[in-house]
Amino acid sequence: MRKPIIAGNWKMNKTAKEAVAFAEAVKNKIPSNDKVDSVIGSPALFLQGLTEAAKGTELQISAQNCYFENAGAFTGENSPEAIADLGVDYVIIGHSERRQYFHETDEDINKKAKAIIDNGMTPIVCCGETLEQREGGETEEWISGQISAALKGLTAEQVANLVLAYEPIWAIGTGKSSSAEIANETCGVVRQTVAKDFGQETADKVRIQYGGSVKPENIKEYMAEENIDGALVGGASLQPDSFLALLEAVK
Ligand SMILES: O=C[C@H](O)COP(=O)(O)O
Repeated sequence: MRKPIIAGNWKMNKTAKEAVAFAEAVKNKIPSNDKVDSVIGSPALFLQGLTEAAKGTELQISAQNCYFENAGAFTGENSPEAIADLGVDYVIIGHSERRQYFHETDEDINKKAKAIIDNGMTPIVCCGETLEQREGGETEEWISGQISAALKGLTAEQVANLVLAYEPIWAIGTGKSSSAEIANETCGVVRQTVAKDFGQETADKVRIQYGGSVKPENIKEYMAEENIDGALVGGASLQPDSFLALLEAVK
């Protein structure tokens, strides 16, 4: 049995004060970590405030990106070592917005995954296809290629302990969620890719999230599917009540 993991991805929203106010509002209402991992993915600016506010509670904190070197002349980047030092648990990498707007490549994502693990954090590795790719029948090959490239050179144990997120680009922020059936089928492609590259035992252990217009009203449909172990949620993670409702629905 894989433990559910619900991660909010705030993207580029909120101010430092709003971020801490959110953590204060939810931190004592988070279900036990025995039942569900409850994560907020924040802009780097608020990570310190959030880890301080969440200390000693069940709320876990994620960054939305990091660089793959720990230090050096990389103006404007954030070090995975420095992020880990704040007490951050996860880092989201390979989100389609990072790939599209900031030209993050499969190779970058692979290097970032290794750096995040080396610093004791857990990568949440995203993949997803465009509507054009889905309609062209390319989804399986594309998703499988993204996953193999992102995980290249990791050990089976490392892969078993990270988190994968399938987010069809056409369902992100559009209100147009993928059906639970399609989401499950494509999360199945992600799991089969892990099985092919790292063995069935690893594939049975790794947790796979679905993301794309997930809300408190539809999360149960996804969580009922065999290959879906959680959700990566944008819009519906921004308000405390909605975030808590997502957690309540799966605990
Ligand atoms: O990382 C989260 C996703 O991009 C989904 O965003 P959304 O829930 O606003 O569609």
